Amino acid sequence: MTESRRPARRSGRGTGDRNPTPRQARRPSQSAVDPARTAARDVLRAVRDRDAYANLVLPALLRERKLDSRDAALATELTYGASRAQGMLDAVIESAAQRPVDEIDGALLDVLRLGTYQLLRTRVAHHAAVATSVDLVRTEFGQGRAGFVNAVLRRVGEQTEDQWIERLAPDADRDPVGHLAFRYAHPVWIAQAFAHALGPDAGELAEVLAADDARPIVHLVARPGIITAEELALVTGGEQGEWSPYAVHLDHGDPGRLEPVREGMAAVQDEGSQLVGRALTLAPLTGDDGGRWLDLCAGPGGKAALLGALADLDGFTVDAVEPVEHRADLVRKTTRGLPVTVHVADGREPGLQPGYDRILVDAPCTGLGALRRRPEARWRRRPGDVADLVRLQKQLLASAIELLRPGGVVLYSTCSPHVSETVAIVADAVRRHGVEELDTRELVPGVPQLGAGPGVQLWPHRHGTDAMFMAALRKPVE
Ligand SMILES: C[S@@+](CC[C@H](N)C(=O)[O-])C[C@H]1O[C@@H](n2cnc3c(N)ncnc32)[C@H](O)[C@@H]1O
Repeated sequence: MTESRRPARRSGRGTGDRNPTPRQARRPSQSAVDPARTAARDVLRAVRDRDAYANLVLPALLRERKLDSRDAALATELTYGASRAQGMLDAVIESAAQRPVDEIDGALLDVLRLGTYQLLRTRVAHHAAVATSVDLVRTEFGQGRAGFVNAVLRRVGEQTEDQWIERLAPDADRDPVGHLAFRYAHPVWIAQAFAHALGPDAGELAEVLAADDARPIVHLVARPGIITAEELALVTGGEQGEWSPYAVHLDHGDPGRLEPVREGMAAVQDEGSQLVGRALTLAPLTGDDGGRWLDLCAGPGGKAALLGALADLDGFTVDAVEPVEHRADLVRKTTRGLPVTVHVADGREPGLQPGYDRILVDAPCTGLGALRRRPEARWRRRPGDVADLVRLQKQLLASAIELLRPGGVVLYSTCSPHVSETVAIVADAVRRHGVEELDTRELVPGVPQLGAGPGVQLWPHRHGTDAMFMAALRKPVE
């Protein structure tokens, strides 16, 4: 943190500090305060207290409390917006409160983040943003703490987001990546990883961070052989995607309530993930396709279901490996009725008969390419996470190559553009295992701006997809 962002520490502990609060006063309440902000506050609290995932807690809570569609939309915007922008909001709160956020009681900090988000990034009237935040705190903690929140938010509201950025962000000339990271609310190490992955196109960093910071629209996949994207778009009122022949984009509503989704004819899946599944099926083999396909890291089963539907059209089969029991269960559910066999096993030693024609290694990764869909993830991930994942990724890819028949193809993919997890893993496999790297750009026909190849890196600002990476490797015929 720079000098300018670190406010002077106050001595003593006033209202709003980390003093333990009496137990009975700490229980979150469904107060008389408006239900949207109460719901948003409760989700932020679950994320902070229990390491919960906002995108799992919020929909369940909206259903349980039966919020009408207007309140649900506001709760969603506030929860996800405040979660994504957390680093920038905290810097503003620290400055306005004149104390580090880790000295502010967590329950108050949740409300301050929501209030600050409304003041800086929404059109909610300032008096409403402040008054509703103060109400949330007063009903739970009483007047004293409400007064602290009131004072901080009034100070926050005295300046616009741009003015706060001007005041608190690192200088754009001296530290351009740090400046953009602050402006678009990303940890600096993640912005650096994106700049590194963009390479000669690092000038696009502002665009990728901005796209990552925006509310993403829902992508649906139309199950091949069951419903076409055109039909799905008609039924749902969505629009067909530009790149995947199965994609439909929806910019409103709860996809879980759509009939085609409830009946398993369609599912929620980013268009980039659809392109990955399809690319595996388009890769040129040496020799005929014997119809034995494998998904080595299958949970929760989005790509296994797409592969299963495509395999079904040709009378082929898919084995799907997932070591985590409850995730293997999800794969069973998403692939019901398809020619997919689920194996609960470690992909490094799955105990399967070698000889597969096509294998997908959609490796466990940092997920830095899907941050727009996982609101709090960017603040949870640590640079140190990368090394352990890289080790696992290399082992899984080696195992897949072992399981391929000569002339078969493995598609390695990650929902991360971090070069340690992408091109470095592929280069290592080519060197160690003598596999041939194919021009993967040819496996995503019609998609522009794919760079110099041979691997494919998709980007939200270019393609409207998550930042998926994929590379196709063919095992030589002896
Ligand atoms: C990126 S996700 C795969 C997403 C999946 N392909 C889809 O489209 O739904 C990675 C998966 O790999 C699983 N995994 C973790 N360690 C593994 C291992 N040693 N062998 C196989 N899979 C593993 C994780 O549990 C997780 O479900």
